[in-house]
Amino acid sequence: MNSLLRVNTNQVQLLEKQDNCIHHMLQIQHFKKTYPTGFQMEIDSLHLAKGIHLIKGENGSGKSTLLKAIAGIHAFEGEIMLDGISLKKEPIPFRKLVNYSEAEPLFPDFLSLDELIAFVSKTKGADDVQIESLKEILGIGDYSKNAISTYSSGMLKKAGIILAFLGTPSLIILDEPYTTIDVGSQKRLTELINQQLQSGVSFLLTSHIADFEEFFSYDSVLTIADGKLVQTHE
Ligand SMILES: Nc1ncnc2c1ncn2[C@@H]1O[C@H](COP(=O)(O)OP(=O)(O)OP(=O)(O)O)[C@@H](O)[C@H]1O
Repeated sequence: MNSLLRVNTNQVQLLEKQDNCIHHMLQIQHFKKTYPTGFQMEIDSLHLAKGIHLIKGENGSGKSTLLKAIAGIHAFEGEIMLDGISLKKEPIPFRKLVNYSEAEPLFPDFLSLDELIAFVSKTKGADDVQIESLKEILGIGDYSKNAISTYSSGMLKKAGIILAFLGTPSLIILDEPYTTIDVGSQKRLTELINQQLQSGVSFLLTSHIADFEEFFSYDSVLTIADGKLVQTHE
């Protein structure tokens, strides 16, 4: 008798689970999000492997809505799983795995970036070496001691990006990371993303920069239109 046939049902389920964990970094099932304005986002099923993924779409198509749900900061219907961990069933372990930088970050005006970093570092488990290296890569210098209220739009974006790299996330979501940051910082951010990819971190990115598809060798490129996933290229 073929030994495979003697594997019992529990073992098959376990193997399937392990298989999912290995091949699917992110799993979305029956996702639905409706705003009071009437906009509705719906994705029946989406499975993404470890790696780097680009999400494209026109203004208002629903990219940020989806990213916020995956980051665990937006209520939604359906199921989102990261590395086999369910956002709804295990919200705290899930949130430890995902870091997110929004397109237009908003922080309390009266705090300095250093204070924000210290706060996020405690929850995400980042050390001083990582913090200093991120500040250098993004060219923050010692400006981080100043209150957020004094920050330019580029500095605000850099603040959001730094916070998204703190700790040891499995997935980093960067919504429009290249908009408003200077060219030198863009180059160093690209190097940082590639280096983190090599160490096994996955990325979800959006950008309206014209040639952004050339920036990375994406594992998949998804297109969203009017709240629906209309295309997936691998
Ligand atoms: N908090 C909210 N309340 C109500 N409607 C919202 C909210 N956030 C977004 N929307 C609406 O949902 C739709 C999708 O918005 P979303 O921000 O996800 O689009 P996007 O693809 O990220 O756009 P952009 O490229 O301009 O950033 C838009 O019609 C927007 O007006």
